[in-house]
Amino acid sequence: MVEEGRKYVFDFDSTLTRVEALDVLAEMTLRNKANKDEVLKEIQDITNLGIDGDISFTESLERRIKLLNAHKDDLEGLVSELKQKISKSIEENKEFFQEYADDIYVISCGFKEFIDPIVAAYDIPSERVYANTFKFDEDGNIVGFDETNVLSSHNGKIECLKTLNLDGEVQVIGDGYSDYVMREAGIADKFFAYTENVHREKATENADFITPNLNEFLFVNDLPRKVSYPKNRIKILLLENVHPDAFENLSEDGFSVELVKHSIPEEELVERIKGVHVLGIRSKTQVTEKVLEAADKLLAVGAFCIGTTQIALEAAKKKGVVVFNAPYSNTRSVVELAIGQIIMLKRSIFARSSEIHRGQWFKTALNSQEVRGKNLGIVGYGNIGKQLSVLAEAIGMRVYYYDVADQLALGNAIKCSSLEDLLSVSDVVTLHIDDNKANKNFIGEREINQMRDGAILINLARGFVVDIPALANALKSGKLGGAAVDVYPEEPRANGEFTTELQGLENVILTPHIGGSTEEAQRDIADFVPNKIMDYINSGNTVDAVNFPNIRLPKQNKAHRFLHIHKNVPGVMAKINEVLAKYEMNITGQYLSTDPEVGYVISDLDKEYNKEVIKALKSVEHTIKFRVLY
Ligand SMILES: NC(=O)C1=CN([C@@H]2O[C@H](COP(=O)(O)OP(=O)(O)OC[C@H]3O[C@@H](n4cnc5c(N)ncnc54)[C@H](O)[C@@H]3O)[C@@H](O)[C@H]2O)C=CC1
Ligand SMILES: O=C(O)C(=O)COP(=O)(O)O
Repeated sequence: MVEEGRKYVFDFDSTLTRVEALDVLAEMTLRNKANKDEVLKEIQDITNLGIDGDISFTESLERRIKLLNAHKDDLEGLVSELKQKISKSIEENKEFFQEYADDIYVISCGFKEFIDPIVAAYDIPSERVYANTFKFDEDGNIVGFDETNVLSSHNGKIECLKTLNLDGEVQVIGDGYSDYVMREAGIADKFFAYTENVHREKATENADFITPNLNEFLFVNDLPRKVSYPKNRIKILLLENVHPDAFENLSEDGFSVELVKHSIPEEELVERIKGVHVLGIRSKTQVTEKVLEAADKLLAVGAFCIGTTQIALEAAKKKGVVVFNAPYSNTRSVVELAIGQIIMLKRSIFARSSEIHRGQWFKTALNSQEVRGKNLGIVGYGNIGKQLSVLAEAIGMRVYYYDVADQLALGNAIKCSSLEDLLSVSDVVTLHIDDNKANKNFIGEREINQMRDGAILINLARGFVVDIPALANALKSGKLGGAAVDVYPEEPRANGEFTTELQGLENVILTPHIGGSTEEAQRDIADFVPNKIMDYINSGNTVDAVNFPNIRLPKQNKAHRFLHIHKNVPGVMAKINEVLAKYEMNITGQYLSTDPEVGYVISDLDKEYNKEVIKALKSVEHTIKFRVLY
């Protein structure tokens, strides 16, 4: 509960607004000056020195005002600029300022001339704004400030707050050390370092709380706020060196994101997953049942790749953990690599290149053929297989394909009714089947023997799909004329040493699982997957989830949204609606999607509600997860 008589003292510059007002004023007054950038830099440096307490505040103010060269008439423009620069979460929570107007004070070393009109819109009257005032000459030029005002002197905020003699607990919210000093002097009870706009070490290291936005401050104090759960409390752990854009996208939306360069083994992940709301991985990290068991807060897993069998999908679903992937972003990269490898292998380019690296010139047409007119056998005619089909035809190959699913042929590709048919007709066999564990040793000795003599095998799918010793034997014996392998049954967790039986064999291209590792693909994934995650966390959408009933929700419009995930057994919906009816909730929209195991129901409600309803919904039998968005 909110403590009776608590007072909130806000700083203005870089707290209520995103900027330092005098810097904005300088931008305006120096607009047409040749040395503008130099002067601006000087002003900003002086501002920071003052805020961090490295020079006296009076000195900082005097020096800046001199450099500003401002006029009374500039103030109107400054106020309109500042109105556009209110901190995002302050703007979002106007209602808090209105509701608690009597308990809110502004103590700033800025100037009342521009603070008063800005904070008036937040119901803070001029008499509760404590700030400096300008001195003008008879022509209206700003020539100084009222030196008798305590706020123009070093640590003036201490004196100012002391004089106010406020009752009850006093909380100070500000970005600077000069705000902290009120707490240090014992006049304020708590100092919240406000880091939404600027992170000042000297303020944060002394703070009782660091608050990245007003939502967090309101949450900590259990005050009315725009969001039910501040996003900075949502922890996202991104493993396996996902593209930095993912970090940017998610951090920008307000989440707390941690980036780890490598994959983490199960035992360690079991520890690291605690408290994590969203886990981001690539193909390496195993999200096992044991990991999910330890995941006390997990809402979603983002696979920043195509494959998802590294995740215990069913177990995740049963825990209400939604899994997303990026099914298309890296497909073109794999296709281009496959085309390149086919050409390189058919021309024995790697052998010729290695000779020259060793200092040998060996010009020959031996084992060097065009790809035009050759038969390409594509196994797995999905997103990658189909694109490869089109590109391979464009360079003159005859395409054959085999797929367990009924796939329509693109272009002139010819469908094979069995794997054997495909293997017996192909000069090059390329594997693009999915990462289903049932595909283990899909190509072994028997299948290799069904291939043409001297044929080439390419594996860009999954390492376990090919029996490596059988492939190595076939390459050594000359049964196969070459191979390109990008994926291995055992791959290291991080860059470093690696051995495989295929090392040192003639006409074999070995790459470290980089089929999808292009800048374009990784950047696209870093956009695609975070968008899915944000859409789920922020709105409840599960469109394109790989393990969960898909639901596309309308935009939440001034409604409270209840998200309820439950075991799909008869009667749960009736119980949920019974609870909603009991608490007289007015449902403006309700959406349900189910699969045989889980049901996902979203209810939009149009008014304030008794918080007890949350407890009641959470205790509906068979509830897996419950979340409120408002
Ligand atoms: N090397 C790398 O960096 C990358 C590897 N991949 C891997 O490439 C593979 C293919 O990816 P997509 O084309 O996006 O998958 P997809 O799911 O669109 O297509 C796979 C196709 O294989 C078929 N299939 C599955 N098992 C089969 C079998 N035993 N015999 C014949 N057909 C079978 C499926 O019916 C489906 O049509 C996946 O294993 C994926 O993990 C994907 C991206 C990058
Ligand atoms: O997309 C896939 O399935 C891949 O194999 C690529 O995985 P990666 O992101 O390179 O670990």
